[in-house]
Amino acid sequence: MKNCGDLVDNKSAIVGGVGDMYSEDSATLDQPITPWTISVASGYSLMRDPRYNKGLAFTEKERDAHYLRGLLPPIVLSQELQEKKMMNLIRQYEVPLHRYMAMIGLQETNERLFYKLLIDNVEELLPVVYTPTVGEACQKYGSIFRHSQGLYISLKEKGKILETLKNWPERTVQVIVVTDGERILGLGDLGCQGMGIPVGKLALYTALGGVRPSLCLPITIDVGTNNEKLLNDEFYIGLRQKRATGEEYDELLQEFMYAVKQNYGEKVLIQFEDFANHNAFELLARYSSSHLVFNDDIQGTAAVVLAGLLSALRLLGGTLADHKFLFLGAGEAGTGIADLIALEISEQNGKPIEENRKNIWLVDSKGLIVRSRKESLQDFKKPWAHEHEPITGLINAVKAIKPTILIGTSGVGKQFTKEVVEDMASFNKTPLIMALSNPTSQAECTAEEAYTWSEGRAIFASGSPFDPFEYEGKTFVPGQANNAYIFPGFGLGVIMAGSIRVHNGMLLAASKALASQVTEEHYEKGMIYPPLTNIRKISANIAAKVAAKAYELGLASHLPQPEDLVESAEKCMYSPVYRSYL
Ligand SMILES: NC(=O)C1=CN([C@@H]2O[C@H](COP(=O)(O)OP(=O)(O)OC[C@H]3O[C@@H](n4cnc5c(N)ncnc54)[C@H](OP(=O)(O)O)[C@@H]3O)[C@@H](O)[C@H]2O)C=CC1
Ligand SMILES: CC(=O)C(=O)O
Ligand SMILES: [Mg+2]
Repeated sequence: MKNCGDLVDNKSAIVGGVGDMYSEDSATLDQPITPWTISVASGYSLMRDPRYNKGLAFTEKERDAHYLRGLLPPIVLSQELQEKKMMNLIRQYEVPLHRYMAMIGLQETNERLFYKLLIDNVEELLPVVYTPTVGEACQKYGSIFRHSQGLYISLKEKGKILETLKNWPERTVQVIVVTDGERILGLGDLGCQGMGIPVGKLALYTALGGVRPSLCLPITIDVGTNNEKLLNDEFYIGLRQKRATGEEYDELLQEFMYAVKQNYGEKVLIQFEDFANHNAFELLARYSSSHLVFNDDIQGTAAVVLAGLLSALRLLGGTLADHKFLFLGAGEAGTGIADLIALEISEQNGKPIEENRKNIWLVDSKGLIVRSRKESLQDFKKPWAHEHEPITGLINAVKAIKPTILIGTSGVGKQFTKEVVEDMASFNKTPLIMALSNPTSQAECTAEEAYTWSEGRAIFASGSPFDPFEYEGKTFVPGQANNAYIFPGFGLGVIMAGSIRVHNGMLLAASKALASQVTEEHYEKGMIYPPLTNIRKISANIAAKVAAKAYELGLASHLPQPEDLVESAEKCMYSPVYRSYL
C-alpha cells in the first residue's frame, strides 16, 4: 500500500503533489521529527513560530533539548487539555467577532492547536472562521488587523510581482486562493479587506480537506476600492483609490498569473474567490487553457448545489429533467449552478444542452431573463433567455413559471417573502427552497420562515448555517448548501492526481460523491447534505472521485494511479496532532 511519501516522487513533491516533504505525517506519532524552519528553531524563536509552537504542551525533554527552560511556566499540558481550555475560552465570548479574533489569534500563535479545534469542533467553529462571521471580519478587517496572514499584491507591486511572491516564506505552494475583494459574500466591494476570505477558505482546505497549511497561500490583489466608507475609514488597510479597470487591471492580473506559474510551477491550483462577475467569468475563460484554475463561486457552488439536488430527488421523486428550476440571481452562482444542472441532465438523457436549459429560468435585478432582453444581456446570461413575456418581481415569476425548485443567489436578503414561499407550497407537495446568499443577513429567507410558511413541507438549505427548527413537534435540520462541502475535497483530488486542468467531468464527479454520502437517517430529518461532522471522510471520498476522473480524462500527472484512491486521500491528510521534537 502506498503512503503519502510514496504517492508522489521527490521531484513532484517539490513542484506539486501532496508530498510529506519533511516526513511529518508519515512518521508514526512516537517517532521524532525535526522542526525545520530555515534552520532548526529553538528557544524563544521555536515558541514564536506558530507552525511548531506547542505552548504549554512542550514536554520536559523538549524544554531541555530546545532551550525552553524558564520560558514557560512549569506545568506541562496535553494537547487535549489545551483544546478544552481554548474551547471554554471561545465559548465565553458572546460576540461572534470576538470568537473570530480568538481563533485568528490562535492560528497566529499555535497552528496545530488551531486546526485541532477546528477539526474536532467543525460544526461549532465553521460559522466563526467562515460564513457568517468572516463577513463581519472583512468589513472590520482594518480595525482588527494584527498580523499579516497572506500576500498582498497591489498596483504598487506592478512589474515586481515575481519578486513579491518570492517574499512568501514557503517555497512549495499547492493551493492559492485569490480575491480582488470586489464581491465579498453578499456584502459587496470590501477592497483589500477581502483578505479574510482567502484566509478563511484556506483554513478550510486544511481542516476539511487535509491540505497541509504550509502548502496554502492566501492572496489579495488590491486594485483599489469603490467603497466610499472604506476609502474614508482611517483604519482601511488597502490602496486609497478607486478601482483600476480595463487594461490596467488586466495587465496586473496577467503579470500575477504568469508570476505564479513561474514561481510555483504548472500544478499550483489557483482558486478565484469573490471577484465581481464582470471579471470572474472572463478570468476563468482566459486562464483555463494555460493554468490550473478553479472559480469557487461559479464551479464549486454549482457542484455543491447539484449534489443537494441529486440527493433531494430521493425525497422529491423524478429525475432532474422532471423538475422546473427558478433562480433569483443570475450571476456567478446562479448561472454556474444552472449550467452544471443542464450538463448533468444532458449526461443523463443524452439530449442537447440547449434543450435541457428550457426548464431552467433565472431572474436578475431587471426581472425574468427572456428572449426580448437578449441583446442587452451579459454573455453568461444569454443561454438562459427563453421565450416568454417580460416579467418583473419574483412573485410574478413564481406564479408564471411554477417552479418545483427555487434557488436564491441574489446576494440580497429577505427576497423569499411569505407570499413567495406560500405560493411555492401551493403547487408543490414538497417545495425545495435554497437560500444560498451569504452571510446570514443576505439569506433570501431563514429556515424558520421556509418551514413555517410551507407548513412544514419545504426542504430547505442555505449558504450560511441555521439551527435546527421545530415545527409542530417535528425537528427539521436545514442543510448548509455551501461550496465548503466541495472545494477542500475537490482541491485535494486535483493535487493528489497532479491534474493539470480542471474539467467539468471532475465537478460532476464531486457532486455525485457528495450526494452519495447522504443516508436514510439524514433524509428523515429533512437533510439533503451529510452532516459536517464527517467532512474529512466526505472530502476523502470527493477527492478520490475527482482524482479518478482526472486519471480517466488523461489529465493526471502523478503516475501510476494509486490502487485505492480513498485510502491515498486519507493518508495524505494533514493531522494537527503535535509531533515530538526530539
Ligand atoms: N452558498 C454558497 O456556497 C455560495 C453563495 N454565494 C452567494 O450568492 C450571492 C451571489 O453571488 P454571485 O452570484 O457571485 O453574485 P453576482 O453579483 O455574480 O450575481 C448576483 C445576481 O443577483 C442579481 N440581483 C441582485 N439584486 C437582485 C434583486 N433585488 N432581485 C433579483 N436579482 C437581483 C444580480 O442581477 P444583475 O445581474 O441584474 O445585477 C445578479 O444577477 C452572494 O450572496 C454570495 O455570497 C456565492 C457563491 C457560493
Ligand atoms: C460561499 C462563497 O463562496 C460565497 O458566498 O461567496
Ligand atoms: Mg465565494
